[in-house]
Amino acid sequence: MTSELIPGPRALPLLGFRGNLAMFLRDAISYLQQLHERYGEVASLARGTADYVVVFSPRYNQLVLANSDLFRNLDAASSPLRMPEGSSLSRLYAGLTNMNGARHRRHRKLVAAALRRRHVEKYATDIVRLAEQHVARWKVDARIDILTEMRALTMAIAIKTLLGLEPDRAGTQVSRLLQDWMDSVFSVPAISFPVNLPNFPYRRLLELSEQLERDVRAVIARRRSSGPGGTDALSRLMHAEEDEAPLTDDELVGQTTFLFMAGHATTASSLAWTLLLLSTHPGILRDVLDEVDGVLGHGTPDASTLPALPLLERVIKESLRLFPPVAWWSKVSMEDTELGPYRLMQDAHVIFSPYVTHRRPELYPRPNRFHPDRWLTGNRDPFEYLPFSAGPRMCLGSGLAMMEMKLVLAVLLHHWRLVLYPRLRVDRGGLMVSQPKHGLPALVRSRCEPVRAVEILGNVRRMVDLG
Ligand code: HEM
Repeated sequence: MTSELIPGPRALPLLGFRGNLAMFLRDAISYLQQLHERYGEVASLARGTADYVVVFSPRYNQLVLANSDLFRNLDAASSPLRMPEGSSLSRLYAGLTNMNGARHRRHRKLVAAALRRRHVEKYATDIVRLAEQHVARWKVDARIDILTEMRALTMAIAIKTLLGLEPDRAGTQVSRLLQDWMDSVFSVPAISFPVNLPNFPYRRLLELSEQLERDVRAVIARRRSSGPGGTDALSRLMHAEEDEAPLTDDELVGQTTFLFMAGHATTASSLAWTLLLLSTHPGILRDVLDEVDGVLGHGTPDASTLPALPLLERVIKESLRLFPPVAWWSKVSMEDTELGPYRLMQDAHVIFSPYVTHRRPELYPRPNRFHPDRWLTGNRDPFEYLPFSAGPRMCLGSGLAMMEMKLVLAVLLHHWRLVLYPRLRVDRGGLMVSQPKHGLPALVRSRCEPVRAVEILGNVRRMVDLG
């Protein structure tokens, strides 16, 4: 067995590797970039330890991601969040991404069946209807925050396509609860102080979990009573068999909640980053507008329109390269093993970073340049372009997310110009899903408004060349 020492920075005095971990969590992107620049393809968060190891190159990504039996996802047992057995919290948390082994394989087959391309394409009409309703509420010269608007829209789309509810009616209560639950489940206080006493954030999380579970179960019961034939993802999941026993209601609670979480914040963040990139690249925005207006004329898009929008597709791919919403993700080694020349112990956390891999200059020349036309040629190796991860655990919603983003952007750009505030400060934020830290304030202008360059400040300037 090989055993080279994994390179990395010194552990902080007194705090050990936990000090480095805290620095990583404070600004993961900057910390990962520095590790990559200093140490190359693989680094430890703290030299001399292998509790947290980061991989950056396609070949190491492949070693980790292609072997999902050895490098597993965090599950209830390995999660930093305390989950009382038999609690609502533990049932809500039991989504596909938090499962491993045979249980994961069974659930993945069923979720994949519910998200098949031919099913997902049927959502185009609802997505366009909801996007048109959403942008119809805007008024000329209104001030909006693009990130907030995109979150509200992707939430409405998730409520309709995943749960089969109308967002303005039956879906209002459940969407509010889901949002509160998501904010609470990823909050540092709830994770760090799991104290079940009044006024503690953890108690609030447990209570929210009970309310949310009640509501999700009510939605499941309503879907069951309306019989097979529903086209939303929950109905399809409920009736999916694929040579496997169908999911029980307890199992559906976890999968429904996870699909909802997986689908909406990521897509909203990517839409916001894409609109920022277009606003700061007027030449590309003009070409996209020509393409969209030329194809749509006075009409609306649908699934069959999408192949006629190749530049918009390249713009989204390039945006997912520069700003992958999931900038990093981690796996846990199941047993003592080797990673290239390095030795890893059981339970080591192995982090991979689409953000850093996507900026390796030998893969993407002038990596910080927003250059959609780099996607004119050829397909990429899955381990060098991985906004949706890669291998047997790759995201099952990539097709839905790509379709949704194209349709939403086509509708929005066809109706309005969103003009960012001049000299706006944009910093990166978000722990699990990267997003503009303070949102993206903008003015709504008529679609006839000429496209002009805007100047942007903030640390986003280190993430993309803005001239
Ligand atoms: C831009 C939007 C999205 C991005 C960037 C994204 C990214 C990811 C990533 C990085 C993972 C982790 C994979 C791993 O464990 O290695 C994942 C998992 C997953 N995503 Fe997405 N996702 C997006 C949208 C969606 C949507 C719309 C859905 C469906 C509603 C979805 C469903 C899933 C599922 C089911 C998994 C779990 C796969 C498994 O563990 O087997 N995602 N996604």
